[in-house]
Amino acid sequence: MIVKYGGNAMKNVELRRTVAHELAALCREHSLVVVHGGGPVIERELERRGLRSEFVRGLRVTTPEAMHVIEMALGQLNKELSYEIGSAVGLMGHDSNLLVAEPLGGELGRVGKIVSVNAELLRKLLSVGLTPVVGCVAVDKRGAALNINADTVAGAVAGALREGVIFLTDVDGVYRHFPDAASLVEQLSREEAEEGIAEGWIGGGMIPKVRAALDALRRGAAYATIASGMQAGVLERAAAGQAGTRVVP
Ligand SMILES: Nc1ncnc2c1ncn2[C@@H]1O[C@H](COP(=O)(O)OP(=O)(O)O)[C@@H](O)[C@H]1O
Ligand SMILES: CC(=O)N[C@@H](CCC(=O)OP(=O)(O)O)C(=O)O
Repeated sequence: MIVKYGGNAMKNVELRRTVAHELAALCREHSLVVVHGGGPVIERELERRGLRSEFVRGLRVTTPEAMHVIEMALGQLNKELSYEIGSAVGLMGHDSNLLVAEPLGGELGRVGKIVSVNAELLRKLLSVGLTPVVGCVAVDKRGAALNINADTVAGAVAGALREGVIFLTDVDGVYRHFPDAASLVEQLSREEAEEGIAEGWIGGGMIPKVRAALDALRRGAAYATIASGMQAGVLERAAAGQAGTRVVP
């Protein structure tokens, strides 16, 4: 299975270590690929250098200068997470062309659209008992870095491997009346998701997550669940379909 670990859920370092242990335990039973984001870490590193960032349709407008900072920030986080999970290999899009993308163009700058995933590399690592930990930087055909939303990467990896995907975030799943946790939607169909986005009750960072879940399912992923990475124990229940929002085709 693929677990996408979001930057917001990772902010507390103690909690991050607990989740890393849960991921390590899961690796012993399942073949696991971890894809991580790092929005808050990116934000902090850009701010430290006096670089402002704006979002357009949930995506960070990325200048070449910002891209350099993002690559460094995610690279460091990638190695820390790999160490915490253990028996893991930290990778970014440049490694054996793991994530190849092309620029979306326009005002988004160095933001890309994934064109291929090196699924064979992931399978080879899994076959020798290593957990790939994938950061969300892709490479273009000239070898230059492109910034990709981490949910989009997780969806593309799940689709390429035809495995299930769990998006761990800072809410219990999709709420019909955000932020009321009692309004958690247990099953979200494509139709309801499109309706939620159009009506605005699915907003912000939940939009790329829901779209990535639908994209993964369209490409053949076994299932797609959005669940909380803010408490211990949720991962195991989400994997068993007992927690979070399951997105269905
Ligand atoms: N209907 C909704 N249900 C739950 N969260 C929502 C909803 N609409 C918007 N959101 C927002 O989406 C956020 C999760 O996305 P994001 O911040 O990008 O997380 P991550 O860093 O895990 O990718 C929630 O914290 C919440 O602010
Ligand atoms: C293009 C784009 O917006 N890229 C994201 C990549 C990180 C990410 O997606 O991290 P989370 O999962 O923590 O949100 C960004 O620059 O913030």
